[in-house]
Amino acid sequence: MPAGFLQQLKFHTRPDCVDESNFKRFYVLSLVGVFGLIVHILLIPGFLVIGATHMAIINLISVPIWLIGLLLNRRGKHTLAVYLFTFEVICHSVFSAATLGLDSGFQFYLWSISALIILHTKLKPFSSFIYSCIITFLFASLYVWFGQIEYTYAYPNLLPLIHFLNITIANLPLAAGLSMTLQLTVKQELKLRKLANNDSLTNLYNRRYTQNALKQQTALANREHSPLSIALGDIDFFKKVNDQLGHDQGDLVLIGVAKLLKGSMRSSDIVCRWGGEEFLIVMPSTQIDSAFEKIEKVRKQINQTILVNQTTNKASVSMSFGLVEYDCELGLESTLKLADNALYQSKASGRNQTTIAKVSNNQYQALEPRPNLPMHADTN
Ligand SMILES: Nc1nc2c(ncn2[C@@H]2O[C@H](COP(=O)(O)OP(=O)(O)OP(=O)(O)O)[C@@H](O)[C@H]2O)c(=O)[nH]1
Repeated sequence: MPAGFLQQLKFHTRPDCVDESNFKRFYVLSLVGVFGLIVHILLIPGFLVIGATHMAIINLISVPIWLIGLLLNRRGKHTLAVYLFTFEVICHSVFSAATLGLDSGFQFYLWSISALIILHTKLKPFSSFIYSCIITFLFASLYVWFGQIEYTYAYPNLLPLIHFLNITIANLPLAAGLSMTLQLTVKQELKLRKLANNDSLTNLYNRRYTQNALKQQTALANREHSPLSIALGDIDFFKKVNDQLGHDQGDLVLIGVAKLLKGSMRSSDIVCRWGGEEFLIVMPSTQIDSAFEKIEKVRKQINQTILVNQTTNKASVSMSFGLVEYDCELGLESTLKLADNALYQSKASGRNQTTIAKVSNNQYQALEPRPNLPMHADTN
């Protein structure tokens, strides 16, 4: 066989015409195709040895059919490949049952092909169900039509072994296909969950997820009387970053800030992109004093490490925070409003600082006030 032709059958690399989302389908079908091809080639001498020349000839015809199926799969025509494999397996099973009898066990390949049709997600679920039912009906019918056929070829003592091998070999692709489909389903579910819960730019939790998580955390804090601190942070003069350095540079700043925030918090804390350049950090079982220490630490770190113009190293990013400890008597909405007000206080007092909202008397106290350090993005 020419090397170029064999090259075409490579099933572990994705050809350009098969897009990323179809890779798993392509891979499973390639495995089934290569497996079917090898089995058919190996069976040719086997049939000749037992004297079933007609089956050897059928296998010789089957080999190019499996090769064509593999090539169709490689060209992105997955459904056509499934139909071709199915057609071949049906013909093969019927011929074997009619001539060798059911004791040879070739009819069990119908089970594999029936599962392959069900698992082939390119087919409409109802169609694949109907096709699978037809194949199952055909499998059962073989026992009615050919149940009396006796094996009349050489080595009848090997019949139990052939039966055993056929059941085993026929079920291997079935098990592999099911396991791969399960993996794919779990992966897709995780991907969908991530898409629904995470912000695509920063990979932090999004507002929708955090709103639900906040409800759970506040319920837990109410029940267990445990402290719950919430910080609302906002990048200072972020509009300037976008205006002077461009939106892409602004996005890089957001990603950098998100990374630092996430890296500085405990795994039990929830770090969320609350809005454009606003971040919300939920710290369960954390008293306001230690929350303040943590937020101040990361605020300083952001100010020292995130530079808006990496080439000139001239301008640093600063953030302002409003910090509040959840009060069950106040409720979640008012607590968040307090965090927002405390953030506003930080901005009004010169930015680059953290303000704690004193919940008891609705007074805001700016701790560790900082001098006004407006950010001037340097575009030179
Ligand atoms: N690059 C980028 N910019 C964003 C994104 N989301 C929001 N912004 C920008 O963030 C800026 C927010 O600006 P403002 O709300 O005026 O606040 P600011 O300039 O940070 O000023 P202060 O908050 O008062 O310090 C706007 O220019 C938005 O376009 C985003 O995903 N990427």
